[in-house]
Parts: sequence; structure tokens; C-alpha cells
Amino acid sequence: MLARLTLTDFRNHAGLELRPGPGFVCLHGENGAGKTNILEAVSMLAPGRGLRGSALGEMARSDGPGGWGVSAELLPSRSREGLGDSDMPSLQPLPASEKGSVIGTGTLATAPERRVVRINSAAAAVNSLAEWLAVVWLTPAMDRLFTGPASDRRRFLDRLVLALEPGHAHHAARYDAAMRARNKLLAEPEGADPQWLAALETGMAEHGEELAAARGRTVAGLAERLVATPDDRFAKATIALDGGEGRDLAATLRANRGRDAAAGRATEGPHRQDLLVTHAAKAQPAARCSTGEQKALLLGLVLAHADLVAARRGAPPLLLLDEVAAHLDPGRRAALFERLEGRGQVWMTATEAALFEGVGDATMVHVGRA
Ligand SMILES: Nc1ncnc2c1ncn2[C@@H]1O[C@H](COP(=O)(O)OP(=O)(O)OP(=O)(O)O)[C@@H](O)[C@H]1O
Repeated sequence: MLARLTLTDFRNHAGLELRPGPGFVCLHGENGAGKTNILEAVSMLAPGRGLRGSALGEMARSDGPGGWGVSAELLPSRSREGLGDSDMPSLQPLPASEKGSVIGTGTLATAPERRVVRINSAAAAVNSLAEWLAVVWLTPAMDRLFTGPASDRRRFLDRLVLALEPGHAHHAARYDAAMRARNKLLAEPEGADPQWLAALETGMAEHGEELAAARGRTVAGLAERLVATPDDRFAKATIALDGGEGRDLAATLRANRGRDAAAGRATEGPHRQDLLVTHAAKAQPAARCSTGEQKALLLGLVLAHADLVAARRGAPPLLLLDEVAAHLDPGRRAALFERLEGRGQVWMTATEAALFEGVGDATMVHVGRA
């Protein structure tokens, strides 16, 4: 859990310090006050581009000096009893000591697109943040996940995988680099150098198979969690991975050379996988469900993922739920709060404090215009 969060020149916040307690952290305030910006700042304590997927330079306060900083004091928080999954080894022992560790990240005015990380005052790599804490979020921007392009679902899935297997980023980056180099090589007018082409395909196969296997493990883990979830007010999803697994990728790529050269891209491989989500009770693809049903399916998926992360890491992730309360009827809202109770620190936003009625012990924060 975060015992302290400090924002410096981050979006509309020139300087903001919060001291949240464990459990619920409820941010309320008018539209545009900067509530989502606070969640985005928390998401920057993990690797990646955060919950808006923005470029780093965009996060610097527009009338500030350039550059931004987010720092937090991290205290270990344990899963509530019964949440741990003894079949799965704990991913990483939490390195945070009982007295707390300080994580800082941000950019400098002189290098707005280069992220700097310090952990307990020592310089650290961005990817090493994943060893310290996992952050899981649900935002209104994800509402079109099931109806939008497969690339959005792949990005969503990769984010889920990353929280469980930090090495995933390495394979994804290597696969992508090899694929792009192969696409370029296949477009050479005088024909591709066969040895170089074979080397790139070996690279794609090696990293691509790891990529697909990691996605497969995450989907299997989530499917198991979803089955075990009680049938309550949130629609239950069944999920599956579409395409790309269990194949000899090197042989597929070799066989596809002519076709890929004509198409100007690799036509098969894990970069074409999709996450298939179905409403279990209705046996209907999520994309054909109502808006409310889709939201409930997504919420169920995100909560199952949070449980999986808690089981794997031995500590619950930070859960960021942007404007979720406002979109639920009072009964479902109460059911959600009940379900979130005891699942570590849960950050939520709403325009009205009244939407948090019934959360029990919570840190209420009014976010005013800066
Ligand atoms: N780089 C930036 N510098 C200064 N202000 C910014 C920057 N980026 C975004 N903002 C401002 O932040 C505000 C949006 O903040 P945010 O999305 O966190 O609001 P919110 O409280 O979540 O609102 P809502 O309830 O409408 O979702 C906008 O007024 C926007 O102009």
C-alpha cells in the first residue's frame, strides 16, 4: 500500500501530497478537478505508460517548469487470509521493509521523454518497478474494449500478463523488433538475404513462443479464477485466447514468406492473437452484450486479475477504479464495495462523495481545482 503519495508538476497538480490509509481511498470532486490525474500518477509507479497510455512529456504541468515527478512511500500489505493460492509460487518476495521504501519516478525538464526512477535514493531501471508493486486499473476509456480492435485487447492482455510476469515486456519488445526488421527485409527489391531472414525468424519464434505461452498462462489462470468466483451481481465471463498458440512459429514464418512479402507484414504470429470474452450465462460474445453488461464483464475480469496478482505475488495489487461507482446501480455498488473489502488499497473516483456511501473505513479526499 502507499502510505504517502506526492505529485510535483504532474498534469494540473503543481504540488500535492496525500497520506492514504490502507483500504479504500475515495477521491471526489468536480469534473476536471484532477482525480483521474491522481490515479494516472499512481499508475506511473509501475512500468509502462500508465492508465491513459500518454506520452511522458504530456504529463508535465503545462504552465510548469517542464518535467514532472511522482513519489510514494510503499508499505508492504498482505493478502487477506484465504486469497493466497498455494498451487502457485509467489512471484517475488516483496522487498519493501516494514518501515517503508520510497519510490520516485518522473522526467526532467531537459529530457521530457526519458523516465527516471529512484528506489530508496538509488537509480533504478523502469522495468524494476514491477518487482515492487503491481497496479491494476479500470477506466471509462476501457468501455470499448470488447467492441474495439483486437490490438486494444492484446494491449490489455499484455498489461495483465506483465503484472504477473515482469519478463513479458522483454519478449514483447524483442519479438516486435525482429518482426519489424523481417518486414523491412522482405520488402527489399533485390530479395532478402536468406541467412539474415532465417536469423530474424528464429528470433521471432523464440520470443513469440514465450509471448504466446505467457498470455496462455495468464488466460488459463484468469479462467480458473472466474470459474471460482461466486455468481453474484457481476456477470461472469469465460475467456479464451484466439490464435497463435502451440504452433511451430519458425516453420509457419518460413512457409509464409511469399505471402508476407506481398502483404508487407507478418500475416501470422502472436501479434495477431485476440482475447475472446463471452458472457458465461448468456453464452453470448461480450461485444454483443449491453453496455452495462460489458462493464460488468470487464469489472469481473479486472477483479479476477487482481485476485490472481494477489495470489501470485503474495500481496494485493493497488487497484485503481476510475468512475466505476457512478456507473453502477446502488445494489451493484454495495456488492462491489463488499467484494473489494480486504483486498488491499483500492483507489476510486467519483464526482460526489455520496457515491461512496457504505464503503466503510476509507480515506476520503476532496480534490479541488489546483
Ligand atoms: N499536462 C497538463 N497540465 C495541466 N493541466 C492538465 C494537463 N493534462 C491535463 N490537464 C488538466 O487536467 C484536467 C483533467 O483532470 P482529470 O481528468 O484528472 O479530471 P477528473 O477530476 O478526473 O474529471 P472528471 O470527473 O471529468 O473525469 C483538465 O482540466 C485538463 O485540462
